[in-house]
Amino acid sequence: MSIKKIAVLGTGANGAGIGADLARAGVDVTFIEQWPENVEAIRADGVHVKTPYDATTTSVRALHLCEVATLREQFDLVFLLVKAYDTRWACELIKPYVKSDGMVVGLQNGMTVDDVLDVFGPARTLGAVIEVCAAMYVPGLVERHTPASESWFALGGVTPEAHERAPEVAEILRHAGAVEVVDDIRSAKWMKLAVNAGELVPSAIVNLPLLQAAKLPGMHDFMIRAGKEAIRAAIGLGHQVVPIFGIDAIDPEDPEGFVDVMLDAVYRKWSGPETRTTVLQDWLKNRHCEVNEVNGLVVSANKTLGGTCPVNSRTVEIAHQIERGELEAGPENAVLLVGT
Ligand SMILES: NC(=O)C1=CN([C@@H]2O[C@H](COP(=O)(O)OP(=O)(O)OC[C@H]3O[C@@H](n4cnc5c(N)ncnc54)[C@H](OP(=O)(O)O)[C@@H]3O)[C@@H](O)[C@H]2O)C=CC1
Ligand SMILES: CC(C)(CO)C(=O)C(=O)O
Repeated sequence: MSIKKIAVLGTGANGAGIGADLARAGVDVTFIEQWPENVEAIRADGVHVKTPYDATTTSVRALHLCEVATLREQFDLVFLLVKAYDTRWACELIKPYVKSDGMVVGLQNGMTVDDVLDVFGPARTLGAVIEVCAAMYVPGLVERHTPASESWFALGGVTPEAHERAPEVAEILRHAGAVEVVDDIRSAKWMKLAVNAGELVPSAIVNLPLLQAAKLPGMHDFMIRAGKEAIRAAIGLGHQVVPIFGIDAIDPEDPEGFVDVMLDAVYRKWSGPETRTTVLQDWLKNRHCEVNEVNGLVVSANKTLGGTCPVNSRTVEIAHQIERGELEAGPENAVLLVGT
């Protein structure tokens, strides 16, 4: 195994939970994080991870972003778990501290594989699909609804050279969940984007845990329509409808129907009664969310393809109104969405 030193850049809900799994397995892992109180809490007390089954505390080395310039070593592998919109600058920040043959993996929603690739080149980039359900509301404390035994990842390179490195990275990531190495990571990421298009922002717009949001009149159908618009965009861009979450249930006569299967799996396996999506967590912390990198990507793909996607367009519009402070997130917004 040539991978020895690992950095997790972005140690919020998922970064801290995954990083703690690696540290507990004896991997040499360094956390790098921009939330100052989070770094301080981890330094003082370790990372606390609460799952439905247990609670652990793990000591890890944690650095503030401003301390990156003090690093004297270089990393063999970087897992990026900043929000998708922070990917590009985070890659530039860490680039001098990654070995010339080191790999960088965006364990994120959205098509961040292309941002990483722009900075590190195709040979050093792996794309990933991440399905881990977690939240961090308090610095240093991860509420991980799906522990490693219930978490799932896909990994893949976009060139044969990078793809060859995927099994080695997968071996490390398996400390945090099941990992599949897949041949067409861009298509796999578009499948995740399709399910994200339905669940993440719409449930945040109504300010409810995902399972409660889906029960509002018309909302489940709206989520499915959002996902189907994304699948059509993916196909239009030349991607394939491929299995994710370890579920191979694609009907060649009805590829868009895979959205129903994926959303059902998220409801059953990756959401608890209190699960607020990563987008709602951002809004609850007064932070910007990944709407442009998820629904916005469907909208821009449709623009390129000359089609329309009213459901995703409406989602982006309402999310922007909320982020500008013109509208408050709340269940009453369901009518604004489903009336589309
Ligand atoms: N949480 C979940 O259940 C799931 C999340 N994902 C994806 O995983 C990726 C990481 O998401 P997740 O771990 O949820 O994100 P978090 O917001 O919990 O953490 C990501 C980063 O957000 C920043 N951050 C978070 N809270 C604060 C705060 N209060 N003050 C300052 N900075 C803060 C930090 O840096 P920075 O701002 O630089 O990003 C942190 O490193 C995303 O792409 C997400 O879509 C995928 C599946 C499920
Ligand atoms: C698992 C879930 C619903 C948790 O927030 C999520 O954010 C995702 O599917 O990307």
